Amino acid sequence: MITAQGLYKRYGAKVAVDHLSFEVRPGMVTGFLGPNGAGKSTTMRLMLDLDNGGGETLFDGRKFGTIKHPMREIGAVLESKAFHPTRTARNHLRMLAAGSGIPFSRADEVLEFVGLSEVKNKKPKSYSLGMAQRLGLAQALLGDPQTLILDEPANGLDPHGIHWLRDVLKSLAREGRTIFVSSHLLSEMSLMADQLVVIGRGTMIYNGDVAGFVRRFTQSTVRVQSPDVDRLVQVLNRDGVEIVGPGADRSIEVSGLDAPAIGELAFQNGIMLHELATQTASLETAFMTATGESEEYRAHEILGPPAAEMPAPVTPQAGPPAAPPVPPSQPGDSTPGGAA
Ligand SMILES: Nc1ncnc2c1ncn2[C@@H]1O[C@H](COP(=O)(O)OP(=O)(O)OP(=O)(O)O)[C@@H](O)[C@H]1O
Repeated sequence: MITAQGLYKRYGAKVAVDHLSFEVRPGMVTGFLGPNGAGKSTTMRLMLDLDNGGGETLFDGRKFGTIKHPMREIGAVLESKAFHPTRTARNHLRMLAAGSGIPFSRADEVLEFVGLSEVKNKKPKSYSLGMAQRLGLAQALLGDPQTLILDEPANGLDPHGIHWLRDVLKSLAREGRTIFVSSHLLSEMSLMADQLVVIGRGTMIYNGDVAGFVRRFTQSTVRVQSPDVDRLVQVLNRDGVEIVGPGADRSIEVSGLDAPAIGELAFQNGIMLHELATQTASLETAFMTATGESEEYRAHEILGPPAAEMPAPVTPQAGPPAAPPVPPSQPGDSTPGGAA
């Protein structure tokens, strides 16, 4: 169990992590989400005492600095290419093993586990990003730790690698370990994570289970198909109910009533249904809604009017930029979520 209390970090005037408190429980994968610059990496560094700041993180009740052999209790990958510059992958791991009282044989075991046996005698600087990620995971697993903290471990992995990583993390969680993992791959996160910690501009937006996050930040709809759709629309039409359609296939999308309520109303009015299906929004939709206001770095609109309608080009020095930067939204815009 990881308990983070009041984590805080400021860079000059910029508050990167603003009194974050959360728990990461064993036996499950907890995803750590937030837009670019939200403070995920800084939070992870604070948790591992790699940065000075406020607050405290306890690992099964103990501070990181008091653990005698941290590698044997907490495996972490925060940088994807942080390896010894001249040693081979195998020797890099053996060196780390020696420092933590871990048998040398464990280096070969974890290299085999992450699929790098064939290249273990090469230097990691020749590795691709995906290979480096695998080596990072091997390093984190070297001491067979109870807790894993991984910053963007899927970054650079191909689809097979991502699938493999998901299976690995889920099975490590099933063994009772505590897994805290950040990722921008939301579809992957929805398949892998049980719990979420979602932050924006250093503050907590949501802490709870994945389904709860999607429920809180999206509205589910019910797709209904009926041969008597016009009468169904009349029956369902009431305050608080929104109906979209019927479309070409005579189906409607209903929000404001759940599927059982729609089914009952149809039954009471003798209306036959051909389909009644709850449409749950994706984690991505929920993330966009939850963090939209706290997004720090926004892309500019690059598609302008067709060339014929464009004003005459202006020489670079002659005037102000054609499109002023989009101002960032103000701190405090984010939806206050609180711990669930
Ligand atoms: N060494 C630093 N000096 C100054 N500002 C920093 C430093 N490191 C991070 N920051 C700032 O702190 C904020 C949080 O950064 P952080 O890297 O923790 O975000 P993140 O959520 O991990 O982002 P990303 O998803 O892009 O990796 C950002 O605004 C960033 O610019």
